[in-house]
Amino acid sequence: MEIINHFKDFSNVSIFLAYNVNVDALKYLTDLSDIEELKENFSDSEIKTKIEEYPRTIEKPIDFVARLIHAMKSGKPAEVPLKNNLEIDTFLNRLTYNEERIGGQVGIISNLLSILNLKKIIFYSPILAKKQAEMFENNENLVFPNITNGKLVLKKPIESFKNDELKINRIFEYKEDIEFYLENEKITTPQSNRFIVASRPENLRIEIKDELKSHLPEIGQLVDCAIISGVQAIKEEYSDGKTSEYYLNKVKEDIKSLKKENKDLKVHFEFASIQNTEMRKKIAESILPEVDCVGMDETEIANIIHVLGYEELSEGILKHSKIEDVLKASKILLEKYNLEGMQVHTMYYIMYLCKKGGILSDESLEKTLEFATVLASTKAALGQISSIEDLKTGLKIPHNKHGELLKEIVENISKEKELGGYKIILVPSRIVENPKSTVGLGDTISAGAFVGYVSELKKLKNK
Ligand SMILES: Nc1ncnc2c1ncn2[C@@H]1O[C@H](COP(=O)(O)OP(=O)(O)O)[C@@H](O)[C@H]1O
Ligand SMILES: O=P(O)(O)OC[C@H]1O[C@](O)(CO)[C@@H](O)[C@@H]1O
Ligand SMILES: [Mg+2]
Repeated sequence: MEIINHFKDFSNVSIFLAYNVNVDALKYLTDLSDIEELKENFSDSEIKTKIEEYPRTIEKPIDFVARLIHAMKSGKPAEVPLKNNLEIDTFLNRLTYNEERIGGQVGIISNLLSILNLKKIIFYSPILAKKQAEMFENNENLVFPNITNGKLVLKKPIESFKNDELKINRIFEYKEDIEFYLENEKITTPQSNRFIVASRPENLRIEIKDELKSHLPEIGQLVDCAIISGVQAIKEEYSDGKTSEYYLNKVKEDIKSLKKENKDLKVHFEFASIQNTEMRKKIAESILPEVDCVGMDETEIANIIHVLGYEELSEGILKHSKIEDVLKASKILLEKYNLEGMQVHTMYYIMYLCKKGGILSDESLEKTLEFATVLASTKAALGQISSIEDLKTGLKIPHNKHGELLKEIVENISKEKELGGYKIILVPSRIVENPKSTVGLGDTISAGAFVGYVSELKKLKNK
């Protein structure tokens, strides 16, 4: 029970979140018939060839089926951008979806933190359609920045929406142990996970609109921390000639502006799946040096390390999931970008790597990760967290059976010379065997761990 009470520390924390909110349309794939329905219009050999081609955008139904099956075979999380056209739009629209939820790191984290009673959550999205606005918690602590007569006015989302385009992502949630054949190859999904078809509307630009931009230092003074996410939607080029450099520069400027009048403001960057390898590299190289903490899943850390030239290490992580390799990769990023903390979440653990000398104790850091695992197991079991009471469900789920071994491994690695200057904190995950859904569990973990981190720093400062 004690760990649940960590949420009380959050009531002293205010946060700014930007840039991505959308609606997630979820389709649950639970058995063979669900898979058959999706692949019925294609021959197995056609699907196999397409899997080998490995399309990095979804332009045709076959691209979708191939990438979905590829993802299901590995059981790993994946997100692939959609390139709209009549054929693929018709195909995806014809499918039936089981439920709609708020999505995007900003959407998911805003609602979670509102329930966890943060002092103030100021969230920003360049688009806010009515339907999205209505999906936010209607609480006093959750507000959107509006500009009225040149002044910053914080209003509830339902008082802030505009006539914006609605962004809908399709999420395919598959269960563990679904068995099917592709020609004579038997595929069994190794675990439940999600495959995301991410919409990329041409008019959605990842930026803070000009009239608000000049108020960012003011917003920075109102908060203790910020989470930046959604930059995975930046395209290399737009029809009006603007480029990824233009938008990445804007994001950098925004982070600097937030920190301008509040040097203590901590910024966390939540990574996501980025198919375009050039873009992945550009995003890592332009954003990571600007932030304090980073959160990512195991596949994402492998993929970043790959574009930074560590192919072998990357392939090792993807194939064997060895914690030693994840630590090596974390250390590379921590050093290269001078980060205060790297947080990696995998199916089996959540781990921080920080430089030694930080003011937080191991116990304090461990508490923040422990709380994050309870948030994740609660959301996995229930699909969403609607009240503090719900956390009791997550707390009942034990640490996974590899937990003790993982802790031992980390204890031993910590003693090695190369990691002498670092603090490694690992908490085993509480795996829900038959999760209601998995999308947004990482966002939930990162938000819980980062806000926990900031609340612990704040407690020490106020002592
Ligand atoms: N069944 C489950 N029970 C508990 N935790 C889970 C389960 N499945 C996944 N998780 C946690 O959620 C994380 C998913 O993170 P990530 O891939 O970043 O998801 P997203 O980007 O959708 O939020 C995993 O690394 C793991 O820690
Ligand atoms: O890349 P996008 O379109 O911002 O979408 C991010 C996706 O990741 C999630 O935020 C989960 O991490 C989904 O809710 C959402 O569909
Ligand atoms: Mg994630």
